[in-house]
Amino acid sequence: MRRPGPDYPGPVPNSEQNPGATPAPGDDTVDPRHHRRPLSYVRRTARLTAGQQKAWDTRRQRYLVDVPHEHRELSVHPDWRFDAAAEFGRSAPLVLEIGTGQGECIVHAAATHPERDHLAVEVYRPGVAQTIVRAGHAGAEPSVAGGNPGHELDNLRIMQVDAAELLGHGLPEASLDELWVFFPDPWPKTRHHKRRLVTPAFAELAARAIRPGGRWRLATDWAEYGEVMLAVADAAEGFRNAHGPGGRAPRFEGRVMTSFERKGLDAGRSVTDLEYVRL
Ligand SMILES: C[S@@+](CC[C@H](N)C(=O)[O-])C[C@H]1O[C@@H](n2cnc3c(N)ncnc32)[C@H](O)[C@@H]1O
Repeated sequence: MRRPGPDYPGPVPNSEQNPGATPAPGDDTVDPRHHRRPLSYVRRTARLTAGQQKAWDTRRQRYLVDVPHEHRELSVHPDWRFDAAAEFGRSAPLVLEIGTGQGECIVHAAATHPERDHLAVEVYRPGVAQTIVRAGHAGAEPSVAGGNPGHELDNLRIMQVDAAELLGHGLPEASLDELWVFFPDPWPKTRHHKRRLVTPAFAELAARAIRPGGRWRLATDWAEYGEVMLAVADAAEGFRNAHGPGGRAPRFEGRVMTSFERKGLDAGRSVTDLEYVRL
């Protein structure tokens, strides 16, 4: 299976950050149950680093939500629902980030906002493992506001699933206070645009999952995709652009600089931030 492509010179897929990555066998372009929904990611296997493997072996049970699958590895079984109160042992505002990559943003958010609960959703196992590594460091970092020296982050959970399925039926309706989609794969080739995460159908899933008054935040360093995101979300029923129709948001202060964003900026690209309020 082809990667997003050599015509996208900036932030690269995790597989290219980790040369051990290889595509998993089988057709990974479409969801076999929903034949017309192209997948926004490439299924691939990859070796973990020694540190990631150790975190995976010893600490994944603390963070990883055991999601039952139905028809394929990263699917969410239609009968399963995430119960945040049971999982976190309390009722608190819930923030979900899709495509957390190496976990920089969501781990920082969990460490600095102990009053909220946080869900990281990522399909790529080395990213999930690196997020577990990072969570241990953040929990042990006394200088991080809300840090819990010598402990792990109690307000973070990770799911290795396809986020579209999670939003569509794995989460209860109106259960999210915030949904973050930062630097989704741009799929720059025209023939791959159908694989982009942010589409009108995805906006419907987002509207289902976010509570009235909640926020949907997006960011991209791919200008043309930013225009598409803006058009899609401005047109989506159930959302209001927090900065007026066609408006861009200032940089969200909760969005920390990731390696993906750094590479984009270094390549001369600028970032589009968007913010929507669920009606
Ligand atoms: C370009 S990376 C950006 C990572 C991170 N947000 C950052 O800024 O560093 C996009 C990430 O989204 C993940 N991804 C793509 N489709 C996904 C899906 N349907 N569900 C969950 N994660 C997905 C990819 O595996 C990849 O790690």
